[in-house]
Amino acid sequence: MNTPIIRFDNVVKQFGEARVLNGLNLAIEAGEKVTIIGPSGSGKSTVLRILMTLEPIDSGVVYVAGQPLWHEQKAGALMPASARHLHDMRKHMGMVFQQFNLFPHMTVRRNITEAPIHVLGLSKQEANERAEHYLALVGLTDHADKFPRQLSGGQQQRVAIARALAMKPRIMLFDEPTSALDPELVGEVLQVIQRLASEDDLTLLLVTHEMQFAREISDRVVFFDKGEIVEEGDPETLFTAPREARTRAFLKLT
Ligand SMILES: Nc1ncnc2c1ncn2[C@@H]1O[C@H](COP(=O)(O)OP(=O)(O)OP(=O)(O)O)[C@@H](O)[C@H]1O
Repeated sequence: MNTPIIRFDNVVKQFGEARVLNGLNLAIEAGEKVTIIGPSGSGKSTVLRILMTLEPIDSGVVYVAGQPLWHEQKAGALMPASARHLHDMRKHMGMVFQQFNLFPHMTVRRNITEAPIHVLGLSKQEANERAEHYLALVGLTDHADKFPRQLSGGQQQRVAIARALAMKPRIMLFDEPTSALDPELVGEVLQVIQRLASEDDLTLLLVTHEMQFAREISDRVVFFDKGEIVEEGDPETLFTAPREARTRAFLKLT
């Protein structure tokens, strides 16, 4: 087996007394498309936020692209990571949130070019070309000069996807990307994610309540409950013939 691109090794995360991740072990291969499903509050978003370095861990080790994320190797020991290390590691990943989180005072184009210019050091022209490319990919070429408030929720979320892709991450993290959208706008966002799922090299980790979609695009589905993996498997098996009673109850199969 190849070295996984993401690995959670016995990771514990607490918020005060609440243990949100209870010794999580999870490995994801490069190029794999994995969906996390589970009840509200089970720790799904926390997994993504830890990867994006938005939440620190309490114990265990997270590896991304073969390197510890929240630690650095120093003299053979794992020490807490420096801000510099976290900054460098973040470049492996792009994240799309439930609430699009676009910069409201910037045009669509600037939303997309800001990080490539300031984080990757691209020239304005290079960043603009990259923005054109990803705006075309999400079907919003004609909206580059608009501000987020002039777009629908679905269009804003597609800009957020283009913005994340413009950093050319190896891993895309989606945290319930359609939950905040009116039902008629869900399809256009799922269509874009589906297109990304057909890219062999891109690793995709998605938290969603869209079960049919998860079934269509995932190589593997992971069912989470109370900070632990209850069951995981290929989508066909997990959605039609899960082993565990808790999974069946969640999917209303019993
Ligand atoms: N910053 C925080 N401070 C305190 N508690 C938090 C914080 N973030 C999350 N939690 C708690 O941790 C638990 C797991 O949250 P998380 O958002 O990971 O769950 P989830 O499975 O993604 O749920 P949902 O489907 O509702 O988004 C919840 O009980 C939540 O209230």
